[in-house]
Amino acid sequence: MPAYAPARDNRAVTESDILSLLRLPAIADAEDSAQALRLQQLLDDKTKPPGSLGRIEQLAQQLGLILASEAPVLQAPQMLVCAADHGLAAQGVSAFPQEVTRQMVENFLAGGAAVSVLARQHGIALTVVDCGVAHDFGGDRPGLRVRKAAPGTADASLGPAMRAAECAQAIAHGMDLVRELPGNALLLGEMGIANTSAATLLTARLTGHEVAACTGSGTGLVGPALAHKLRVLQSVYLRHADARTPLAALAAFGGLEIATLVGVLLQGARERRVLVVDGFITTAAVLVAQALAPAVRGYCVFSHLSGERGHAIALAHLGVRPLLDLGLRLGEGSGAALAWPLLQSASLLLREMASFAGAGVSKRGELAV
Ligand SMILES: Cc1cc2ncn([C@H]3O[C@H](COP(=O)(O)O)[C@@H](O)[C@H]3O)c2cc1C
Ligand SMILES: O=C(O)c1cccnc1
Repeated sequence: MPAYAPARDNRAVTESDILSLLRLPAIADAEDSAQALRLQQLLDDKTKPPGSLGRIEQLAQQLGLILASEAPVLQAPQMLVCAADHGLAAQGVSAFPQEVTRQMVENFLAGGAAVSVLARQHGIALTVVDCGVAHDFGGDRPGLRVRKAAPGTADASLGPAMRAAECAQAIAHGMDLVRELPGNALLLGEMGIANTSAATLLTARLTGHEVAACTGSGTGLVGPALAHKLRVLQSVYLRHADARTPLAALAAFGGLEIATLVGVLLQGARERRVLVVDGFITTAAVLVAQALAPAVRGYCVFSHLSGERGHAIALAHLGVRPLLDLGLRLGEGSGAALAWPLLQSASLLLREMASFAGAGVSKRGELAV
């Protein structure tokens, strides 16, 4: 198998090229104001001063809205680690070689990666998806789904990273994967050497911020190597100046794992699943999905603020605040897994905490003075 997908024509891919090959799902708004008020009243009626559980109360309310329940139960959580290679890796934009993508897929499956350990700890089922790794895994295995639209993207410094058909196929794969999975919560992770570059370019294009403000060290580039990454990204950004719509930008910059995550987000929201977003790269997928279908954002729980530079910009653009700030900059879904117990606590508190009346506890202001 070639290291990268073969050279392709240089014609810019347009949003309508991709949309003509796809049917995007219709997504209902998670934010129903009457239900939000009802959930707020239920939380205020619990045996605690109003608002004293802080952001866990907002999280509980969001889970109630997504799952359309006053007693939400999180069921069969699924971690999806979407993996793919990037042709742009050939331009020296990562501290690690491309074969690490394939090697880490084996590590996920063997149970030795950070996300493997954390998923195991929390009883989260882990599925690795080969969305476009430049390696033939020989078909599905326990824990591995091969859903390859291409064996890696093309080098975005030379032309579009994906053809329209590849981009549409990767999104469709993401939608199909969700249909096959049980449960009502999806945790999103990724693996792909050089994918902070694709995420940086998407973040810059979709938020309107400078490439320099969105570029970080990824797997650990510093000094001249980081300056080189920035120069490469600025030139790729200019080369695809006409790729302005979300799907055109996705096809121009890549990658296949981000496109698959876009499909996962769209279908997950369609099915009213809780979508736990990890770090910078998965948030770049949210930027694309949300630009296509604004209701997606209401289904997303942002697990943590990544140490990667552009993440704060992407989150601010979405108008959201992540749960944790631990200085993580790993990806894989590690931050989503770490935040999972907070979601479990929020749903349990909403379900199981007593009300003032139920527990015979006096409400504030009920005592005569
Ligand atoms: C051993 C190893 C494990 C990883 N797990 C996640 N990533 C993370 O780093 C990569 C992105 O950084 P960049 O754009 O600099 O290549 C992605 O694969 C991401 O998931 C890893 C990277 C490495 C090296
Ligand atoms: O936040 C992330 O997702 C991230 C940051 C650095 C490297 N890989 C992933």
